[in-house]
Amino acid sequence: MFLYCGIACRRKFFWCYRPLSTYVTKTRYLFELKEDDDACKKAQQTGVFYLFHGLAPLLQTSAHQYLAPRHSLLELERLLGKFGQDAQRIEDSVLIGCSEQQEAWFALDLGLDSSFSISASLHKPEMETELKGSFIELRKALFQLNARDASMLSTAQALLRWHDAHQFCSRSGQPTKKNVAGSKRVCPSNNIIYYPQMAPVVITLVSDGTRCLLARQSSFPKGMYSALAGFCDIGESVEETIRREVAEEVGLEVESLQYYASQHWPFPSGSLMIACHATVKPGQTEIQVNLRELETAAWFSHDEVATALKRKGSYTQQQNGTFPFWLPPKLAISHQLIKEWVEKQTCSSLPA
Ligand SMILES: NC(=O)C1=CN([C@@H]2O[C@H](COP(=O)(O)OP(=O)(O)OC[C@H]3O[C@@H](n4cnc5c(N)ncnc54)[C@H](O)[C@@H]3O)[C@@H](O)[C@H]2O)C=CC1
Ligand SMILES: [Mg+2]
Repeated sequence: MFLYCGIACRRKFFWCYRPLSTYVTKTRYLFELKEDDDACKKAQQTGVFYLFHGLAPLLQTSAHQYLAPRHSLLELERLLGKFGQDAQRIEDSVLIGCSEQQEAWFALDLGLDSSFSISASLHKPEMETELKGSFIELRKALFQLNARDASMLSTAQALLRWHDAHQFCSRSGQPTKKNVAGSKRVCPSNNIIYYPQMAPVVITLVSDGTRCLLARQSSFPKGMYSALAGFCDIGESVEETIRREVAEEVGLEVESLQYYASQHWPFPSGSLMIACHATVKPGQTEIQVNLRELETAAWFSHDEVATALKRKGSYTQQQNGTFPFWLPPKLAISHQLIKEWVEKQTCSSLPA
């Protein structure tokens, strides 16, 4: 593709242009689709659609995994026609990405109330039969999806949920209007622009040098422990949230912290998980669990955590009445954070 970047570099007496990489071309294309309604409408003609119903994605089962089927605009129009729905409903769809070949990906919820249709939710079982799949709650399906589908469906669900919850301007009370891509909504009466939001959440793995601290909320599946998590309060930096959450939940003071990685997380309604390692002073490790937030918290050795990382989620009660200790699945950033800690500990204990 003969696309050249706008920033030219001057060498001796002539201008030379650097061809744009596939990645840059793709991001520029997505940017254009968000800014230009006509370009985005055109992209729908050759794009594909992922379908949802009441925020549950349409999935098909294949060898213990879920797959997210894709539909063309033509197939979608045919489906809506068959169920007596207005094809204008497609205007509710949101842009969620594109391939390297610039095939645009959209998501559409057929079950949420729409200005173009009010009875779509009545057809759910018939639609499932027609589409040869089921609309399955994302919470149940997330860990049986491949990483690409999991990430895309999480983004799609968060965006669809945001649009559903921002149908009206909070100042004028008038209906807001989304742009074609769904990257914003505007109130026609006062031109206030609303952009999709997500909540920043810190997730911290606290260590005392040899052990790490893991906790459970009563809502977690039996036996599962995770790192400490908490929403950022308004006005806080990430560092301040980590110090406050660790103090609030387990009564310890953080000595040092180090950023690890981040992840978009679709629950409860679209969060940016910011994962960090933190340490406490070796002598100051007595946990005081805040029982309003946590069921329990404890220090775990390297070997206990390394064994638990290999264990798949299990709800089977053991003979002594307890449940096996296990950790969140690979897809969750908490798993990756804990795994990195185990690997670092293993390296530091190897003889030099
Ligand atoms: N991806 C991952 O690996 C993990 C993700 N998480 C996510 O982190 C999130 C936060 O962890 P928690 O310990 O529950 O947080 P938390 O310790 O801040 O407690 C939750 C409470 O914070 C308050 N809160 C403040 N701002 C909020 C907002 N924007 N949305 C909802 N509640 C808000 C509510 O009162 C809520 O009950 C969880 O919802 C969970 O989905 C948690 C562990 C692992
Ligand atoms: Mg918490």
